[in-house]
Amino acid sequence: MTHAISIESVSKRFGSLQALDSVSFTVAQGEFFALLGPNGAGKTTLISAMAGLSRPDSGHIRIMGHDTVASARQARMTLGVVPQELVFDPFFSVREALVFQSGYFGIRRNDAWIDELLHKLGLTDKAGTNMRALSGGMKRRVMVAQALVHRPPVIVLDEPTAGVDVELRQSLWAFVQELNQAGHTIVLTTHYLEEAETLCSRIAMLKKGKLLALENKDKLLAHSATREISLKLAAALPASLQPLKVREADGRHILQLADIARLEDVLRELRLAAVEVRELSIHETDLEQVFVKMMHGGRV
Ligand SMILES: Nc1ncnc2c1ncn2[C@@H]1O[C@H](COP(=O)(O)OP(=O)(O)OP(=O)(O)O)[C@@H](O)[C@H]1O
Repeated sequence: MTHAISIESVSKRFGSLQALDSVSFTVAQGEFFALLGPNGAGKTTLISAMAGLSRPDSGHIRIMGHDTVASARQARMTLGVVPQELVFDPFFSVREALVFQSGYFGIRRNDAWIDELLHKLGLTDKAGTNMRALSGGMKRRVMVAQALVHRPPVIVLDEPTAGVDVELRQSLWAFVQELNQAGHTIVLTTHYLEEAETLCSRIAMLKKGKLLALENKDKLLAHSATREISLKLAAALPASLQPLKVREADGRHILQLADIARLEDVLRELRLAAVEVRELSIHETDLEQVFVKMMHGGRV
């Protein structure tokens, strides 16, 4: 099957800055994919190239098999991008903005779909309101509606929840999940790692223009293969357990276990040393920890 997105050795320079350095990966149709990376990693540069707004210096990008340079129009028709910045014409009402955007894609009668989008995004009673009179969160919803006017099979959201309140974040994600279930491919960049962790099945990490990791989410978590336990003890930590200790916090010893099965060994050592356990808790490694470790150059 054709990939929803295929990125092949894409590089892009701005002067002496290598914003993208031979990035390659593919996204399958129907996937919910996350693109993560710190500020300046190259995420927006890559999205602009996918949308045909800028040309890679080398390499190819295909959206549903259409090359973003050689078949720019077809590629653009199959892609909906929700930009990071709020871009709008202040003199248009919400509905006018959506009708105008439909026209840009050559779609004339789009009222039924526009009504549905307004409804799904909670914008029905704002349809006649001028864009400049909307709150930031409402403008953000219009950006999402604008990206969807041409019913693109592939949808890219560039940090759509930045500066958005919790309620809108949740309703936005419910809507995006619905689109994904209906068969749309979703690519999302976010700084909220828990969002990537709950929503996406695969995660790509960019750093300084390079693809640092591309993993199935569960594998990425398993990769880290560490479980931390926090122990509050009635006496000192036995010497035999010192090598497992990574730090101390609030009078608790934090031990790192390669495998949760090692917990039995830890408890046995404590029994042998006659050290009473006052409190014990287990922490699974989350994506954020894995991510931060990777970003600091550590092995995962
Ligand atoms: N038009 C441009 N001219 C010069 N430098 C640019 C241009 N666009 C981006 N850059 C630089 O390229 C690098 C990658 O930027 P990009 O916006 O793609 O990062 P990002 O991962 O999207 O970051 P953020 O999370 O902050 O949005 C940055 O160092 C940025 O300053």
